[in-house]
Amino acid sequence: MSATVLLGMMGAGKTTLGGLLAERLGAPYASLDGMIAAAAGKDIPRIFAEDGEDEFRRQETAALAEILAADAAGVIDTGGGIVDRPANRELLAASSARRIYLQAPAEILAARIGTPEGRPMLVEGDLVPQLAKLLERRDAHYRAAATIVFPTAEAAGPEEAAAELARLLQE
Ligand SMILES: Nc1ncnc2c1ncn2[C@@H]1O[C@H](COP(=O)(O)OP(=O)(O)OP(=O)(O)O)[C@@H](O)[C@H]1O
Ligand SMILES: O=C(O)C1=C[C@@H](O)[C@@H](O)[C@H](O)C1
Ligand SMILES: [Mg+2]
Repeated sequence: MSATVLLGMMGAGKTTLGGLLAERLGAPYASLDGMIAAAAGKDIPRIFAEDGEDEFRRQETAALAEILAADAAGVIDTGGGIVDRPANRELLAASSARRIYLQAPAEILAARIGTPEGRPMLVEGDLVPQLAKLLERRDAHYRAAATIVFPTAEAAGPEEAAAELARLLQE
C-alpha cells in the first residue's frame, strides 16, 4: 500500500481524520508539522517568530521530500501551506502517494479553528476573510495535487468522514 497524504487548510480535519484513518487502515500516522518541530527543537510559532516563514517553508520542503522518499505505507498529515511552494507541488505530483484534499469553506474552517492563537498565518479579528484569502490562493493547488477531493463539511462528523474515506481508499 502506498502512503496517503492529507492536504487542506487549517481546520480541514487533517489531524483528526489522519489519526482515525491510520487506525482504520492499520497504518502509521505522521505529522509533517510535528516532524519539523521535532527536528528544530521548537514549536512552529517559534520557528516563524525566530527564523521567519521562508525558513519554515524550507524545512517543510525538506520534511516532505524525506517522508515521500521513504515511500512507507502510512498516513501523512501535512501543513496547510504545503501547496504554496512550487517545489512541494512538484514533489507531491511526482509521488505515488494517494493524496486527499480535505475541503471545507472558510466559514466552517473559521468555526473549527476558533482562535488565531498559535497560528502564525492568522491574526486577531474575523478569521473568515483571512481564511477565504488563503483558500483563494490555495484551493486550485490542493485540487491539482489531489487524487481525491473530499468535502468534510458534508460528513456528519469525524468518525463518519474517516469511515467514508477508508471506503474510498479501498475502492
Ligand atoms: N469531518 C468533520 N466534521 C466535523 N468536525 C470536524 C471534522 N473534521 C475535523 N473536525 C473538527 O475540526 C477541528 C479541526 O480539525 P483538525 O485539528 O483535525 O484540523 P487540521 O486540518 O489538522 O488543522 P490544523 O492542523 O491547522 O489545526 C477539530 O475540532 C475537529 O474535531
Ligand atoms: O496554513 C499554513 O500556512 C500553516 C499551517 C500549519 O499547519 C503550519 O504548517 C503553519 O502554521 C503554517
Ligand atoms: Mg492538524
